[in-house]
Amino acid sequence: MQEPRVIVALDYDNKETALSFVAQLDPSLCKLKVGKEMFTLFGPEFVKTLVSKGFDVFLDLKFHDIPNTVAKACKAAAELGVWMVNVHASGGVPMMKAAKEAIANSSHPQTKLIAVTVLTSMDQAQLSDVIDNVTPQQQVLRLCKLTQQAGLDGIVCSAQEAQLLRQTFTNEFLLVTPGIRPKGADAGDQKRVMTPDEAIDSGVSYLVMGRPITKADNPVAVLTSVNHSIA
Ligand SMILES: O=C(O)c1cc(=O)[nH]c(=O)n1[C@@H]1O[C@H](COP(=O)(O)O)[C@@H](O)[C@H]1O
Repeated sequence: MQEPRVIVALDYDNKETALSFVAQLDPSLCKLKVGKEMFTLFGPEFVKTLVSKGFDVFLDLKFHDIPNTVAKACKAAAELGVWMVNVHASGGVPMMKAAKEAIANSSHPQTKLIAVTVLTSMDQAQLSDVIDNVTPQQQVLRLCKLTQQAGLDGIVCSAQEAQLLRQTFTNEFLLVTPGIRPKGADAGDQKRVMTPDEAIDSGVSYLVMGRPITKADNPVAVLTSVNHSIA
């Protein structure tokens, strides 16, 4: 059976609601992402609960700090037994290398480590406020090269950059893309968006999807239909 390509972002503020959604799933349907909101509210125990149910869990805390601090945080995250963790690529190569080494020396060295490039909520105008004379594509490419140089497993980017990146980076290098919206779905604060099937056709490894699934009247039906659309 093919590994699930959808990572559902469990951005709930209520543990029971999240767990009753998870109770309708099984690990062959999707992976799960725990982000800053749920981790801050419910902590490592919530993450361990999902891991104990057999799900691949992406702990999305986007660490961005000095190398020593990020390394220790990544080791602690890996030791929760999660499938994947992330840092910000703009933290630089020494930071990313320190994070990778800390995971390799942890009790769960198989945890994948990826780096966030340019947030999918940023468009050209927002990026220009932060850095001069660079397009989102150019900045993603630049941070992607640094990430590979540091030896990480892949990056977080938007699916809009995937086709360009796949000209240089082989399928083993993971492209994990939030900002996924089925046709007609509300983009919300996401700017660089794409539909699930277009994203997969562009060479994306995993789709991160939150609100289009979690805010739906029937989240499992939406997830199932996305799975069909990319099968
Ligand atoms: O690292 C992430 O997961 C992430 C990076 C990024 O550039 N953009 C982005 O939206 N995310 C996360 O992906 C999820 C997207 O959720 P929805 O916009 O609700 O589908 C959220 O949990 C974000 O925190």
